[in-house]
Amino acid sequence: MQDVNSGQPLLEVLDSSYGSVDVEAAAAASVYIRVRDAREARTEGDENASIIPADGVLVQYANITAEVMDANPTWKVIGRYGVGVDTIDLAAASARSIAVVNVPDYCEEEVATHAAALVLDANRRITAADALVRRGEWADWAQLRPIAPLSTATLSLIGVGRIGREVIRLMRPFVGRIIAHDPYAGAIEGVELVDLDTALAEGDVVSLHLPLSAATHHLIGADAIARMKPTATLVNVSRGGLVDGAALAAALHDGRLASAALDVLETEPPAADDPLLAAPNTIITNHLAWYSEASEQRLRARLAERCAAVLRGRDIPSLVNRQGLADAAGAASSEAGRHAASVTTETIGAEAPTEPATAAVPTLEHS
Ligand SMILES: NC(=O)c1ccc[n+]([C@@H]2O[C@H](COP(=O)([O-])OP(=O)(O)OC[C@H]3O[C@@H](n4cnc5c(N)ncnc54)[C@H](O)[C@@H]3O)[C@@H](O)[C@H]2O)c1
Ligand SMILES: O=C(O)[C@H](O)COP(=O)(O)O
Repeated sequence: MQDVNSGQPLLEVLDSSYGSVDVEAAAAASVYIRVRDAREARTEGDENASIIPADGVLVQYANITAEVMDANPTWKVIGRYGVGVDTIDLAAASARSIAVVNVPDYCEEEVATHAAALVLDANRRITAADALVRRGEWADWAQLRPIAPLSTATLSLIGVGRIGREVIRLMRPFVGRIIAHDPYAGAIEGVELVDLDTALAEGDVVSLHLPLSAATHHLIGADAIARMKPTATLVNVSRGGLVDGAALAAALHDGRLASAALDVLETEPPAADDPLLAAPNTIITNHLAWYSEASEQRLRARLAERCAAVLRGRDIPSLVNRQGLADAAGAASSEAGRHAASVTTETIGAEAPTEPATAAVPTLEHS
């Protein structure tokens, strides 16, 4: 069986949407990739690959829990097609010495442009005006009021990492003032860093650009919404779980919040009775912000390349659970002397690293 893939790492894709064109990425990374659902080998000459246990998995939306990991004891790497790793149990992966890899550097421009487009749409009422026209209500401007000039508005960002900073760059010419809340961010020119209360209370537009985690789940709930201006717009292109959708819908219905522009929802796709679908002054797009043909290509290529590198024992910048793996390796070596920590740092392809590859990473043996 080992001859079938000539000792090359074998990664399998759980979500089928990316499988069909991963052949190129696989070839470039010298790795075999198969789509599990189809039980189909995707690389020429790899007809029997579906019977070989995979060295790792590539996932988009699938939840990778401890149970899923235990059912796949050959996995050494979990690759997430995207930035957010909220669908993966990182602690469970580290405890099992499974590396978790994401692609934090594939769609900053696309997501920031999408956020900016939502801000402009909500302000200029583009989607709402389009609906009026199609309903034959051409002259019914009253339904679109009030519209304030953006140049007098305060844009408030919660989270200013890669995407938040790109939003700042794009939106600076449009707005009067930019404030931001991010407990881990350093100074940003022209941006006032503020506490969460101020970010909520002073934003005419409050835009979310932080990860979903246990700590940030429902960060924007009834309490937070009550602290926002009733004239404000909430923009969320990050993760649906950051916002309590029922509380948001209620505030929009009651006029306690003016509008919302959302690319992400708590449940995707939404149920037919999701209250946000019927909420007034609400724009919803279908988790599209990340997408362009170019970003999709970057995503596929970089994930395959990085997972293959990890399986070959190399360090990469986007190793999400670096510290967890080092801790697990340290604990194991002090107990049984089985795992020695070592560091091998290699630049992956021609990309500039987006994070410093600093801490020691355990060597990941490929069997
Ligand atoms: N809609 C989409 O298609 C799409 C695409 C890409 C990314 N995303 C989402 O956007 C999020 C942000 O992406 P990014 O690339 O900017 O990530 P990033 O890691 O570069 O930045 C996240 C920022 O959030 C900050 N942060 C963490 N906890 C915080 C808290 N409690 N309050 C305020 N700030 C906090 C961090 O310090 C960091 O600066 C991702 O986690 C992902 O979920 C969505
Ligand atoms: O699969 C996705 O959700 C898109 O690629 C965006 O994911 P991300 O928000 O984690 O990048």
